[in-house]
Amino acid sequence: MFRLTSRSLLHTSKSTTRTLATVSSSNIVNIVEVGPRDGLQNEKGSVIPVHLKAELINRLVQAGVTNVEAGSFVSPKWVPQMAGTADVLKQKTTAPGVHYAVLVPNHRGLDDLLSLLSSSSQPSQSPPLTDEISIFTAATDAFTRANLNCSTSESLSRLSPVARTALDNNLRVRGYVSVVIACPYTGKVDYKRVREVAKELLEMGCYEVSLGDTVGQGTPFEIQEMIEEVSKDIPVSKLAGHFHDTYGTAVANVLAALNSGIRTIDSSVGGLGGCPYSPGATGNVATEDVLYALQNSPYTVAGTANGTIDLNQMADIGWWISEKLGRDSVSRVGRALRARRKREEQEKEKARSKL
Ligand SMILES: CC(C)(COP(=O)([O-])OP(=O)([O-])OC[C@H]1O[C@@H](n2cnc3c(N)ncnc32)[C@H](O)[C@@H]1OP(=O)([O-])[O-])[C@@H](O)C(=O)NCCC(=O)NCCSC(=O)C[C@@](C)(O)CC(=O)[O-]
Repeated sequence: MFRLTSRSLLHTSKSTTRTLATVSSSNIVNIVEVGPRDGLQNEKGSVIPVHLKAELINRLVQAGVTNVEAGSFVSPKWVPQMAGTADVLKQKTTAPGVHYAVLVPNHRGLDDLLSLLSSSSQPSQSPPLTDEISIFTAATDAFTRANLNCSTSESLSRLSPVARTALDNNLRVRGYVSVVIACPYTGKVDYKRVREVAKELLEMGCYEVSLGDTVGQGTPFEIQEMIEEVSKDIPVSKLAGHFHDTYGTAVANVLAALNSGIRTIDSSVGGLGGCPYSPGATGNVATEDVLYALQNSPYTVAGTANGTIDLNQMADIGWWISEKLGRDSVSRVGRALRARRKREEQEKEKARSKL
């Protein structure tokens, strides 16, 4: 069950945070920023221009992000917003030490990626455009059919040679299991099935498997129960949490996952996204909201902006991309920071006018 342990998040000062972080690397939290892929793939309307996607990725990396999903090599008939990912990979700046993962659904996607990598003329010392793919399936056949047009076991049989070829070509492979709590087509999910599917992904060579509450329906208690079941067979260090925020529980679910020992969290700047095959699902937990929730806690978020990811920069990026998409940031923290800044500016203006 979900419980805050003696490592309680609430009563720890900032200096304690630093001490704990240096003493134990187990309090380091890794963020996988999925906004440019999971976020943008669900945008309705006209296809987002390549230069904007590349700029989003560059801004995220400047804010300290070291793991970013840059796009996907999927059928453009299925997910039109991800068309042009090859150009995004070429246009973005490729920073050393940053993993720019690409989602692939089948061998065709990987083959396209490999031919891009072999044809792109990079100076010999510079890092490759990407060193990582993500492969994905789900805990229910119904969801896998909607997402990949086959059953879960068929998807695993198709993904196994994809993982093999990727590893042979020096690409890291990350796995996803969708609908780990509830499926939009069949309801409550059997956590044992989540465990079996995650195990198969690890056995085919994934270095980590991300557990997706795709519908965003899970509660912290359910998340903890699900992780308990999955980690009966799988070291928790091989698992990541991926929580959509449909019912407003995503930040609480992140804390529940951390409490269960997970140390990698997927999140999306500005809370971008949803899922094309989960009607009504909102975006992932906003990266800004995770960063805020982990301030003054025993955890330190890894990143390259003074050793972490810069909360204010992320909030600004959340607003920047949301406004480019014609709307407001849905990150609660992004909104609060903007309101505070506005208030401070108004107060300064008032003080100036009194002089
Ligand atoms: C897997 C398929 C292609 C099967 O779809 P299919 O229709 O069964 O495939 P097909 O082999 O019959 O091919 C159909 C057409 O797609 C082409 N095609 C085939 N493969 C590719 C490819 N890789 N790249 C580009 N084109 C491709 C292929 O060439 C053909 O073109 P046509 O002859 O009709 O002109 C399709 O179902 C697909 O693309 N699915 C991807 C769906 C997707 O991207 N979903 C979102 C990502 S998953 C997610 O968001 C969840 C996650 C990860 O975030 C975690 C969570 O929240 O739970």
